[in-house]
Amino acid sequence: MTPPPPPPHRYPMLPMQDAVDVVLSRARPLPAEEIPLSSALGRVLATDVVSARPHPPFAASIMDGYAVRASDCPGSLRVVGASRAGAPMTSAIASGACAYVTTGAPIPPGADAVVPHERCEKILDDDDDDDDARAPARAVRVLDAATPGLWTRAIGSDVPGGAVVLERGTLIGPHEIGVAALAGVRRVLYTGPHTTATLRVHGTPKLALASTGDELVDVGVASSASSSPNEPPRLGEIYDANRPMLAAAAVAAGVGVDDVVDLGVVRDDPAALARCVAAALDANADIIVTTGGVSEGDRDHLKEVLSGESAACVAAGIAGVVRFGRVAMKPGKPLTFAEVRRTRTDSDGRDADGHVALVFALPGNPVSAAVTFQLVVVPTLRRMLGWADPRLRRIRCRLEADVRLDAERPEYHRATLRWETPCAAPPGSTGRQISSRLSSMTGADVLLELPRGPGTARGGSVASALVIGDLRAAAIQLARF
Ligand SMILES: Nc1nc2c(c(=O)[nH]1)N[C@H]1C(S)=C(S)[C@@H](COP(=O)(O)OP(=O)(O)OC[C@H]3O[C@@H](n4cnc5c(N)ncnc54)[C@H](O)[C@@H]3O)O[C@H]1N2
Ligand code: MOO
Repeated sequence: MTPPPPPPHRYPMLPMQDAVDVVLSRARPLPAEEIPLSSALGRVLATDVVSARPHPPFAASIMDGYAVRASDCPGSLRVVGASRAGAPMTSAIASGACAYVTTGAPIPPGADAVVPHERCEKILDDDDDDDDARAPARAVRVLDAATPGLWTRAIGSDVPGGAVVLERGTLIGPHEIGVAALAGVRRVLYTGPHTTATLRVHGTPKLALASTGDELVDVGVASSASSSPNEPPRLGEIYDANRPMLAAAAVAAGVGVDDVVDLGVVRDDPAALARCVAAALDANADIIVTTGGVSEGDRDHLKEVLSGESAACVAAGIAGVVRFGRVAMKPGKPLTFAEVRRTRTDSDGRDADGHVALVFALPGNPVSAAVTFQLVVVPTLRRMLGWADPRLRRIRCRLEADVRLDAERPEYHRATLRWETPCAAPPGSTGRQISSRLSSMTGADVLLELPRGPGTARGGSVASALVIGDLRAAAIQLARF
């Protein structure tokens, strides 16, 4: 006789794609703010940046040499002045004359071309000394014919005036900062007073972080049981890896260092957990990330606290709704997503501030916490930061060796990218994939998206993978050729 099927679980297992859709549907880009260029790295433009003026703003020389009238060349010309970068010559060049010019300097009026000094012969008087070959002469013989525009950059040839040089939604890196600076950034398209050298970008989220678990010891801090930070941990105690790891992951994803609110280690107690959520709301956190306490044990209280079902919620003044409580994924099955708010009311009985925080209650196993953070928290942060496409980037790669599939859940297998040709690069898999082995995350460039089993994904077959590492540091260097 086959045993009866287990009763349906309160939280059905959501496919991962649906879980990402749910969290993204609850997150909004944060309101725009104006910041100086110097702090724009990693932020996302809320408005287009329009060049305040053409670049170059004047016809400029591309070479050190002589500004000439093209119709005079070849021929002998009097040098009547000099136009240098930062010290332009404003008087006109007549026929038969030319001006010494340096790279980047404005072309004087009347001139329409530049001849590099290497293509000119100096005409020296008896009393001229010519120690410095680069110094201007009083007269030169231009050896070649010239055409108008030769060795010059026309006004606006790099950037026309009024052109959009950076589009809203652009992630700002060092080169975008350079482009914005060159454009003067004064004419940023927004309705408000113009401010020099500022950019209009989306705000950055505030993220509150807690590790939950009676067994946890804050690294460098005494556990509640131990008397001194210098004492060795007692039996059953575990160093808290998740909080330092996820604080760094949040900063790597674009949260400001000062916008990570450390809620510490919280005990497996509904009242303590509810107070922790209340503290995060009072700190105005947009996102609350916890780890641990979301599975099936008798000390796993987070789901009841986040759904507002625990009596402790009334005392702490919080209410919440759990949007999903399990996801069909390995590792990370108990991943829980909720929205919480304060239940304080004003004198009219309305919600005091209406602030709602998104809560990601990640599983406690460090790998499960790390993988779920990448898969759902990172896209949420990107959406709040204003990314045009907040989802993780997906690539195709070829499996180096057979991988056994999990019979129950699609698996996110941590892997290192390497180039296909023989090279001394690390192997594809980061090794044993159990969710407590955090070393399987170190050096991982991608999460291979392996389907649910049965069976095996064959070595040599193509698999999709989500990028979680910095590919600039990946072992995908081609041999020099
Ligand atoms: N009967 C069932 N038991 C479990 C199930 C299930 O479906 N039925 N799911 C398993 C899965 S999958 C996972 S993942 C874990 C997740 O459990 P929790 O989220 O409740 O996490 P904890 O029990 O609190 O901790 C799990 C593990 O990780 C260690 N841990 C926790 N926090 C940290 C930290 N900050 N730093 C380092 N290590 C940490 C903790 O000591 C445990 O070893 O549940 C399974 N159980
Ligand atoms: O899903 Mo749990 O994260 O297997 O270890």
